[in-house]
Amino acid sequence: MYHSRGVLWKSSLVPLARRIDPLRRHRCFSSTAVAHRGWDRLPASVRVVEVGARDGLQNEKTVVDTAKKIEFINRLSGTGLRTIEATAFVSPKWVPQMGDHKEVMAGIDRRQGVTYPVLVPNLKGYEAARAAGATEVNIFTAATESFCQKNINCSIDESFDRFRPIFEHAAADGIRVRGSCSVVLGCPYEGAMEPSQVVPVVRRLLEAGCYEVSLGDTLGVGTAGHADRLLQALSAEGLPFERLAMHCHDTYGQALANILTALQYGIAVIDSSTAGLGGCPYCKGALGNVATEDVLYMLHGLGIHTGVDLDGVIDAGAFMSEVLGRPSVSRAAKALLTKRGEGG
Ligand SMILES: CC(C)(COP(=O)([O-])OP(=O)([O-])OC[C@H]1O[C@@H](n2cnc3c(N)ncnc32)[C@H](O)[C@@H]1OP(=O)([O-])[O-])[C@@H](O)C(=O)NCCC(=O)NCCSC(=O)C[C@@](C)(O)CC(=O)[O-]
Repeated sequence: MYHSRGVLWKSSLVPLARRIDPLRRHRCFSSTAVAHRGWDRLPASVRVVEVGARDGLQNEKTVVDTAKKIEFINRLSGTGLRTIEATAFVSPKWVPQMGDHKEVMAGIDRRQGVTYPVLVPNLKGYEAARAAGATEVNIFTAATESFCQKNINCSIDESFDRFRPIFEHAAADGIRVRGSCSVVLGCPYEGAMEPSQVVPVVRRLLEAGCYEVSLGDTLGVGTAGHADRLLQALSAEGLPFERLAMHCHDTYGQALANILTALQYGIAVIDSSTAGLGGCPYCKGALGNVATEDVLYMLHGLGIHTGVDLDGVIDAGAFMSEVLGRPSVSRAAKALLTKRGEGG
């Protein structure tokens, strides 16, 4: 059972929550206390999960030199970031860009206090990740059957069948398992998402044993009102917000607004990608993740502690932008580089 650390909602809003999410009637979570949203719920500190080296690069057409990926990760680990997703142990036939996962894991300097999670879709990926020295893995599924099929070639139920042995092995190996649920606000194949489609998958990931679940607006189509509706529904289910993270792509320029909405529910873990790198190979038209630089600029402006040096992240982003031969899409990086007299 999970216990919401939220405050009681205004009673007038509760019937609305029931209308939004009929599953509430059948929920197995005990809490009747649901979180309200507001400035008073902003977390004092946020852990930024850097996904640039994985989510950011996986969609690049030209395979990025392994040494450059390693240098990128090493530069990022010097900025105070505590979680840096390093690579994915997925099929190289499906995502060739991640085919050097073993070499990346072998080449990076493992800095004390920094975790380097890797994506794994099945036991084969888990075993390869463990052999490469991963201490945390990220399993991933989706809120829609269509996206799940396109992304990992199986149904949502089958994805959980694949995860079961991962949890068993991870428990024995002392490896932490994080979960990601894609297309929580919109799916390229099924359109806008109702919270009632998303809540059960998130709940299942938590119940299966993920220490944290990341809510992915994979397509980057969500707006703040939609994000709010999803968060209300998760809250009405009593899901533990201290175990949720927000993962927004910025296709429609809505990512920061959606993240701010999540922060107002007390969510204190935000995924982002330096220089706004990225896009999902199975999500046509989706642009990169929200830029880490932009997230840091907003968080620091709100007085939220991250422990991350924004200038250092800007430098790492400039390095990878040069490798890729195109400028960063981070507005904050561009502005601050211009201020430094380095263009942008
Ligand atoms: C899941 C599979 C493997 C199923 O793919 P499949 O073809 O159904 O799997 P299979 O079990 O039939 O195996 C086919 C071949 O793949 C191999 N194989 C099987 N598993 C692995 C593995 N782990 N590592 C390496 N090789 C593997 C296996 O050995 C075999 O090799 P063959 O006999 O043909 O030579 C495939 O669909 C896949 O790799 N998909 C990758 C999907 C992906 O990486 N998508 C992008 C990341 S998700 C994302 O970006 C969203 C997220 C997380 O950021 C959040 C958000 O924004 O929403």
